[in-house]
Amino acid sequence: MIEVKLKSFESLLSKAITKAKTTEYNQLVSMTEEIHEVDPVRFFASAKTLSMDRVFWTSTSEQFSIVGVGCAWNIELEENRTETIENHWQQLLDEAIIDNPYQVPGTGVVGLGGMSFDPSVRKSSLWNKFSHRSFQVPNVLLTKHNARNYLTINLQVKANDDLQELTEWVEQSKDILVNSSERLPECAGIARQQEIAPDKWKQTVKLAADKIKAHAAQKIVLARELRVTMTDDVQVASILRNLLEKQPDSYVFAVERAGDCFVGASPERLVKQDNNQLFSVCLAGTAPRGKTEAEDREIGENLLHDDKNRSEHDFVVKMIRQSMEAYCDAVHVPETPVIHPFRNLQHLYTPVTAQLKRGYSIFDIIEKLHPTPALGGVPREASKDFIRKHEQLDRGWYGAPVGWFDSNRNGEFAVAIRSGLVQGDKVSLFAGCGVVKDSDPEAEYKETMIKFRPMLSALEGRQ
Ligand SMILES: C=C(O[C@@H]1C=C(C(=O)O)C=C[C@H]1O)C(=O)O
Ligand SMILES: [Mg+2]
Repeated sequence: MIEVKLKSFESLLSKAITKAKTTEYNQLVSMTEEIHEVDPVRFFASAKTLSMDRVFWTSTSEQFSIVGVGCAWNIELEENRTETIENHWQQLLDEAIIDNPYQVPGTGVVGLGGMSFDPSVRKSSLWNKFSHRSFQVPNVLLTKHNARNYLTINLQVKANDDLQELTEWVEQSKDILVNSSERLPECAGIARQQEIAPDKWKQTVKLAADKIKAHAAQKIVLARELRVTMTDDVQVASILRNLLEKQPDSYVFAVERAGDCFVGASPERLVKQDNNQLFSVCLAGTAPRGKTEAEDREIGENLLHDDKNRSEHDFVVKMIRQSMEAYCDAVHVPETPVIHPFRNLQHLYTPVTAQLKRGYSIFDIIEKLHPTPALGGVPREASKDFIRKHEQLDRGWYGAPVGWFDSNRNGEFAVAIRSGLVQGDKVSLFAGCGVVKDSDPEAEYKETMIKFRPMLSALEGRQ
């Protein structure tokens, strides 16, 4: 990595053009500056006029946001190996010209994106704009960290690029994105909702429970789809605003590909990396919220001692512990879960901390963890086979890792649940639940109904 102290972006660009001419390779140039306060959702909304793919990430509990526009570098792989992403990434960083005096997480050269739940499944038309693994280094990146705002410009420079054209583009885009005072677009209303094959889904839950009783597997997570038609095209910015308001303690994300947008508010951290320190979460086992404080507490207490939910949870804990122990030291997992209440439901929750061993990366961890038994099942292959054969759904990116990584061993991935795919005025919402031996199809059906709530209430725009 060439750390450049040159002040002006222009001289950085001219250096990159010269380098591209001599090497005959395109050159990534990245420059970061601290800027005035900018609202991430407004930034995202303003980017619509630039007609480039947008990406949004906020960890609401940490008030940390990254919003990206455009694609200076694309890491797109159809094959099933995360390790190849790491190779691309390292090569990119080795060649890049980077001027980032701040070294704040999520600034500079940052990859944002996600992947399919099961890249070995052929995509249906629903997900045809989303590659099996796709990360973008955005052209313009807003990062909010500890209440400070940073703007990064990333450009892929070619040998025949014109310096003046590049600098003009940068100035114009910056102006549109960081100085906009436009109001956020209004949210359309819900016109229709259609549950996809609910009865068939309940039969599949029964089939899974029977297989589990016959010892063909121990846990299988099954998901289904709710198709929503809106009164007008969805404005993703207003969905994001609603999710940020209504879903504290979640990861609010959006990844846009050629006009389609995968958006959600996931409560489930897959892994966060802070240099060698890793944080993960086991989240499985679900109950509704109570109407009064006393009822809420009683429901939570019952959840904590419910054998069926505890078994759903324990499969996840055991697998995450084993996976972490393979690549980490000092793996710490509490003995018992706690209740974690969210806006629409409560979950059993066990936090995990660990120290990444030398020679391993966040990509190794993702590869090892995904899918955890919170979204796949136990054993992994048997449950994935069952899902492939029987689930009436193309999961696409639902249930898979979504997140970001930077050039300084920082990154974070959530499990993309409580999410939906926006296509014009249509939104496909996804929700699933962990089937174990004593699962009751009707109760699991109700559980998925509550898991649709976060996205549904964001689409409704009201509580
Ligand atoms: C599969 C989903 O959620 C997962 C399943 C849970 C369960 O069955 O109890 C709980 C949390 C998540 O790990 C979803 O929200 O779609
Ligand atoms: Mg459950």
